[in-house]
Amino acid sequence: MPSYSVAELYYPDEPTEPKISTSSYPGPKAKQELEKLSNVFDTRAAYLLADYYKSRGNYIVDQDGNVLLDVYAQISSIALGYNNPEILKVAKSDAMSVALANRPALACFPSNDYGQLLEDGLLKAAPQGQDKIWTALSGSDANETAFKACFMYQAAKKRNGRSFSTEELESVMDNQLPGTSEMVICSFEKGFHGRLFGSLSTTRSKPIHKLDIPAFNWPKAPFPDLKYPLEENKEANKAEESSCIEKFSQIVQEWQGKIAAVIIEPIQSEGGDNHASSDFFQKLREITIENGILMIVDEVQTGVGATGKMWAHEHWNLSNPPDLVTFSKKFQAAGFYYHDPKLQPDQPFRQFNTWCGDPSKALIAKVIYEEIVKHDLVTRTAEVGNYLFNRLEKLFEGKNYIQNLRGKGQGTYIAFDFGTSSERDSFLSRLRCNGANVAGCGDSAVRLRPSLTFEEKHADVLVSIFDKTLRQLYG
Ligand SMILES: O=C(O)CCC(=O)C(=O)O
Ligand SMILES: NCCCC(=O)O
Repeated sequence: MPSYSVAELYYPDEPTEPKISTSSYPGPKAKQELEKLSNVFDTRAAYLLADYYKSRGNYIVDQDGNVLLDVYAQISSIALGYNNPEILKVAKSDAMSVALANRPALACFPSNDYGQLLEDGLLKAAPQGQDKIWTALSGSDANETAFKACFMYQAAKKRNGRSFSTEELESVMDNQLPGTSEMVICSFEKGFHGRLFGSLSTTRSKPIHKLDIPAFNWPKAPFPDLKYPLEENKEANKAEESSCIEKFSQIVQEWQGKIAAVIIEPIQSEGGDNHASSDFFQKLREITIENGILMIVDEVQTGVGATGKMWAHEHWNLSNPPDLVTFSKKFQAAGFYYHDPKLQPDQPFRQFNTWCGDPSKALIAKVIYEEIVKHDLVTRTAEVGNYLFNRLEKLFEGKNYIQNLRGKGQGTYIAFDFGTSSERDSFLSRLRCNGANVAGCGDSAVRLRPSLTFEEKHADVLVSIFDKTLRQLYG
């Protein structure tokens, strides 16, 4: 690993510690502005009011001039820190001006440099075994376009070369079979795959996301509920994973060839940072292959380095790569990777919308990837993650109100639980008062999602804020 500090190289003026100068949080100016904004925009989920001009590297600055160490990074979406000089450089380039001023309808009028842009950027970053890409607009859109690719693939396989029948062409206009499909996507309990209609049907993390929205009657398989520490619970966890695999096999039998694809996150993120072993994923992959079910790995949150691999599923050593891998967040661009040409529908305009991606985002993704490679940021994240995990393990020793520290060997993708959601939420809001922006997931988990420029010195600051906050709350 290079010995220099990437954070110092990018951000010579990055703050060295948080600074909270308001007596309550959010401070008075932020509160006032949020109130104004709330007249026209729903601000009820707002934790702070940011000043993105002043934010630098791993530190986010707010409206009152408070400076917080940001370990949430826009819901895990800032790869290289705030105001990264290399991203700013491309942001000010001619290529970016042209991309922004002339946003193309990519499928109909791709630019003469889109192919090269993909080759040099997003495709260079492709997971092992994938060499094709479809670009989309968001994580939900990435997953939904992946679903459509799977449904069309399975239908084409059944048609076996025949063209659409009159009955199919007519029935589909009434949303009826056989023109529509009775095939389904199987997802996993506590999984999160987005909030659009199709993706929301596969999201199973919290009722609040789903209430009042029509949904497909698609199957849900159990995801392992592992016990920690892993070393002390090997047998129980093995039994838990076997039972989940057994139940998944039963679901496959019950649905009798109707499952077009499964979608699964390498680490269930929104749903609580729930992990499973490589063995579990390998077995799942075998069952999908045996049953002609496509496997979509949702790397929207886990992808792009945070787990100490470029793609989290590369920890599993699968002998057959997933059929599709979806991405978004840290790449700013969204879409899915694949390798089987049959996942491209048999006719144009079937997988389509006006934009089909965005060259401006592909330009940013290319820079992000180049910087990751140039500074070996994935290896660095693996090592910083180990350092942070060890420090947290020591800090939490004897503190029974914190459980299930997890994410060892998974870069900075670390999480732990409190006994209740209200204890967790008190911890998070007190952390902000103490200068760290950290978030929860699942019922009562705290998840860490720093950028890839988070280093040992940032980990030290975070651990000392955790220490201070826990003392304030628990004595
Ligand atoms: O909180 C997360 O992990 C996912 C964020 C997101 O995409 C959502 O809540 O819609
Ligand atoms: N899953 C939506 C984001 C939740 C949060 O930041 O609290």
